[in-house]
Amino acid sequence: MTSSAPSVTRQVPVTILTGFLGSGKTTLLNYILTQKHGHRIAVIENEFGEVDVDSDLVLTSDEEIYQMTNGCICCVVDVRTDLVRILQKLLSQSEKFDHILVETSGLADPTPVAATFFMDNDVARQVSLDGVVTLVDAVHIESHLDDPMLQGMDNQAVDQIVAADRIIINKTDLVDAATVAALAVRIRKINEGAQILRSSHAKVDLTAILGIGGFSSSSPIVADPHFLDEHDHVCDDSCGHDHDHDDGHAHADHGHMHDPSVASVSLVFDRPFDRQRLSDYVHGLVAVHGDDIFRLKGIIEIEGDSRRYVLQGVHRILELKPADAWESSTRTSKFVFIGRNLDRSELHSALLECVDAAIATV
Ligand SMILES: Nc1nc2c(ncn2[C@@H]2O[C@H](COP(=O)(O)OP(=O)(O)OP(=O)(O)O)[C@@H](O)[C@H]2O)c(=O)[nH]1
Repeated sequence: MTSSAPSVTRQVPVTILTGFLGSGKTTLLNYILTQKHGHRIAVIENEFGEVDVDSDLVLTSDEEIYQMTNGCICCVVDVRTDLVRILQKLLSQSEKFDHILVETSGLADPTPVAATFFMDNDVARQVSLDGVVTLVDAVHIESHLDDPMLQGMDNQAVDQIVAADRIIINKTDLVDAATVAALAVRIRKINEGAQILRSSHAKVDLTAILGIGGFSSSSPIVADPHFLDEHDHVCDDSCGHDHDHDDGHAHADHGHMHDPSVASVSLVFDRPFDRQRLSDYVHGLVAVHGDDIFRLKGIIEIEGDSRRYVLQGVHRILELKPADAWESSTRTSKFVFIGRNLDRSELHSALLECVDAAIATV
């Protein structure tokens, strides 16, 4: 009698990289992509706003990078279906890589993202969840953990810490040692099991976050009874469903309710900006509205400069600086604002004035 041995499928480890808006996920991703760690990594990125800025901020590399911008990964079903589709595509050419890294949007709850890997039997057989790595912004995390506006709604900053196998307290260069120590104590109370690392500019020991095999039955994410539940979310312009704002977004059975007051505004311009005027405007804006503007990102064409300018804002910390030269002749400036009380038309008109100034000075 002949017996054939069952074929053994190599399972590809997946790392979910999460963390609140602006905590340093893309910075860590870029660090990973430029280090010699022996892994060949395929990257899947998800962004909250409907205009893709993140892929412009990821350093070019040989790695496979897939972008999903059509909604929040943790909650819009279409996005999770999209993730499954991307995974299926990736796994059909799995000889090209040996690790998958999924960067979630800064408002995502990583638990339903992890659940997505089990939505499709074929995918579930071929991947294993290596771990959930959560970045924490040492300057701003406390204000999000203690956000008084949430009043009983889900706090994503807490969810992200709860779900983690590794927590990286990032931006330690911006706070003193006592603040980091106190933060570590607070985080330990939220998540008793995760290893806590510290970093400046997300420079961490990569062996501590990749290939950790953190996903087991004792993993915090599996312990969540709502692991496979449908998930509710914060709506923005990119959502593909009807918005009934009277219901408070409480349409998930298990009572998840995200903060409906947080939204995103994405704006695109096809004319160059006056650098000084733009800089003055955005600095003035965050000086006044920095509590409400959680995140501001932009890729911008500046009049008379062949380089792309990158705008990075996290509350009141703001940076506008030149990057590499534009690759294509079609230059488009893109801005994404994420936060509360954002007035699209006001932001649009104010930015247009910075454009018009440039045109006027030509
Ligand atoms: N000073 C300092 N700045 C940092 C550090 N890490 C990241 N930054 C800056 O913080 C800003 C946000 O960093 P990102 O890596 O884009 O954050 P993110 O989590 O990917 O942001 P979202 O995708 O919008 O949620 C950028 O301007 C970074 O350069 C750090 O350790 N120290």
